[in-house]
Amino acid sequence: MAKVANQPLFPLPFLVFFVLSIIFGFGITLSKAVSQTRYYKFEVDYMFWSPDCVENIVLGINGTFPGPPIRANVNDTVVVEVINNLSTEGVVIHWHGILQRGTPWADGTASISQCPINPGENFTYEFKVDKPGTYFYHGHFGMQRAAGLYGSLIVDLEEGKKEPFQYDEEINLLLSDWWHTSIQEQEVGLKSNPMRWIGEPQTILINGTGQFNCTSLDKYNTSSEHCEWKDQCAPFVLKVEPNKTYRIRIASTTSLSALNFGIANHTMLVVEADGNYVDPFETSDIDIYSGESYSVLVTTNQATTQNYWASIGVRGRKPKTSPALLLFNYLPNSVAKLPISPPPETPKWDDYDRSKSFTNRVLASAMNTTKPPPIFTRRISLLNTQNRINGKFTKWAINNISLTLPSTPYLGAIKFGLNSTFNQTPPPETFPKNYNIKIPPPNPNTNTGNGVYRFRSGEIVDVILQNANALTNNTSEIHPWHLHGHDFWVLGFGEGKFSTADETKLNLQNPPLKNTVVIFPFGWTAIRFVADNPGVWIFHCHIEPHLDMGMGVIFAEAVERVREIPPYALACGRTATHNVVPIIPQPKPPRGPGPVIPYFMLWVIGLVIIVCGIGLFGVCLYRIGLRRGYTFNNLSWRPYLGLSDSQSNQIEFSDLSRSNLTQEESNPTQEESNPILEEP
Ligand SMILES: O=C1O[C@H]([C@@H](O)CO)C(O)=C1O
Repeated sequence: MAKVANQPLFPLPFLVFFVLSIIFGFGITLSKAVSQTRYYKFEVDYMFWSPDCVENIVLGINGTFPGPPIRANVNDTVVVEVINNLSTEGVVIHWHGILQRGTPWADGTASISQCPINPGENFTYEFKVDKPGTYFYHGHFGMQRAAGLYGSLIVDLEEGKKEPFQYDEEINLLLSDWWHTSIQEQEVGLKSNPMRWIGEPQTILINGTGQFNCTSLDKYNTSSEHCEWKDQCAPFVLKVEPNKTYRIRIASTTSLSALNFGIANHTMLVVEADGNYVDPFETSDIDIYSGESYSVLVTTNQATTQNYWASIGVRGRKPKTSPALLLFNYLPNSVAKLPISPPPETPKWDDYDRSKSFTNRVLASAMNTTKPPPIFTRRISLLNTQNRINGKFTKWAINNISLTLPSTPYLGAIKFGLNSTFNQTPPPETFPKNYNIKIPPPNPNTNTGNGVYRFRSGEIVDVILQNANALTNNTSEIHPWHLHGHDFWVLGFGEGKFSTADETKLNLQNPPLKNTVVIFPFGWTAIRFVADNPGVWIFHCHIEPHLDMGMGVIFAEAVERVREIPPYALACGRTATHNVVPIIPQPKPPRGPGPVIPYFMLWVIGLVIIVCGIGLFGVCLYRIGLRRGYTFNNLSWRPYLGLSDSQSNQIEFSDLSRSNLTQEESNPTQEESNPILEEP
C-alpha cells in the first residue's frame, strides 16, 4: 500500500507544466503589458508664424511649429490620425527611419505608398516602432517638408532596458533650413524655363526657431536694434548643469543644407547614427546631411563659471546663410553672461577631405551583430546627372531617367496588377561604361519616366551611387540619399568612377547601418541591403528640390507578399475604381494611451483559463481511465478530486496496465469497491 503522506502534493509532470505555463504566460503578459499604443491626432494647416522673426506662413500641426514630438518605446504601436485642414493641397506624412515592416502602406509617401489625403479628409497611420533611435517625421508630397511640415520622433528602448552608454540627461535638436519664399513660389521656379533655383536658405532653424539677419552676439542681446525677437523665434538656449553627461540627439530635416554642429571647448562622443549604434568616436564637431540623425554624448566638464557657444553652419555649398548660434548655458549662470570664448567656426564649406574623414569614422558598433551578407546577388549602378528636358527645363536624372511620380500609387497598382498606371519597362540597371563623370553631360537632354526596379524577396542588393559633373563645368554637388523601408550597410566611398579595383576596398567587416548616406562630389558610394521588406520604397536624394526635379528611383519589393492595404490609401487614380470596398473615410476611434492594465488582466485571465482547461482535461482523462478499469499510481492529489483517503489507498498499483492487475484487484468486492468505479 502506498503511503499517501509520502506522495508529492502534485505529480511531477503536472508541476513542471504548471510552472512552465506560469513563466511563459507571464512573460508574454509582461511583454504585451509594457508595449503600448501611442495615439496622436495631427491636424495639418498653414498658419502665420515667425520662425526666424520674419512673419511667414508655415505648415503647422495642431497649431504648432514644428509638429508635436512623438515618443514611444520599442515594440509600441504608433497611431497617428492625420486630418488635412489645408484648403487646396493634399498631404501625407512620412516616418523617416521607421522600417514599416508589414505596414508598407503607412510609409506616408504620396503616389508610392498611398494617395495624398484630400483637403478636409483624414487618414490613420498605424505602425510598429521596432528599433530604438533618433528619428523624425515630415511631409512627403511636393515640397511640404520645406514649408515646415516636420517634427521629431524618438524611440526609446523597452522599459527597463539600458543603452550601451551612460548619460544623465537628454537634449533633442531638430535642425532645418528656412526660406522666405513660399514653397509654391519655389516649385514654380523649379519648373520654369529657365529654372529659377531656390538659392540658399535665409535662416538655419533649431527646433523651429532662428533669427534672420541677426548675427552672433547680437541675438542674445535683447536691447539690440536689429535683433528684436519674439516668442516664436526666441534664441535657443541649451541649459546644462556642470559635470553631467548629456545625450544630444540631432536630426536634420533640412530642405537643402548640409550642416556642421560644434560646441566651443567641448568634445563630443558619437554613439548613434540613423537609429543604429556606432563604434563610439570623439570629435570636435559633426557634419550632418539632410535625412541623417546622430546622438552625441557631451560632458559639461569646462569652467563652470562660463557659458559657451554652440554653432550650426552650412557646409557643402557656398554658404550665404549665417550660422545659427545657440548658448550652451552652464546653470546657474545667467543667459545674459555671454561666453568669453568665441563660437566654434564652421569648417570651410568645400573642405571635402575633412567631410570625408568624418564620414569614414562612422562605423558599426562592435555590439552590432547584423553583418552584411558577404556577396550580393544583384548590383545596380545609379549615375546621377543634371539634365534638361526638351533643351529647356532643368532636371536631375538617374541613369538618364528623371523620376515623375504617377497618379496611381505604386503599392496598390503593383498589388492589383494595374499595369497601365506606370511604365512597365524597368529603368536601366547601369550606365554606359565610357560615361565621363568629369564633364557636363555631352547630351544634356533626358527623359522623364516612372518605371520601377523589382526585387524578389531575399535578393541581396548592392547599389553603387555614382556622382558626376552637373550642367556647369567643374561642378558636382553633395547628395544625401535616403532609402525607405530599410537600413542599409554603407560599404564605402570613393573618388571618381567606381571600378572593379574598388571592390576590394569595400568594408564588409564593420560597415555602419544607415538609412541616409551622402555621395561626395565626383565620387561614388556603395551600399548593400537585403530585399526582405515587402512593399514599394522610394530611394532618393533627400534635398527637397532635387527630388522635385526627379532625383529618385522606385524599388518594388516582393509586393505579392503585401497583405491588406487600407482602402483609403487607394482612394485615387486607378486603384480607386479597381477597389471594390466603398471608400468612405472612416477615422478609427481614438484609442487613447496603451491599455496596460486591461492587457495584463486579459493575459492573466487567459492563463487561468488555459491552466484550468488543461486541469479539467486531465481530470476527465483520469475518470475515463478509471471507468475503463485503468489504475494510476502515486495519486496523492486524489483527495482534491473528491476521493476519500480510503478510496485513495485502495488505488495503489505499481503499473498502469490493466493486464497486470491480480484477479482480486480487478474484481473488487462490493464493500471495497470504489463508488466512482461503479457503472451507473
Ligand atoms: O539643382 C540645382 O540647381 C542649381 C544649379 O545647379 C543651377 O542653378 C543648384 O545649385 C542645384 O543644386
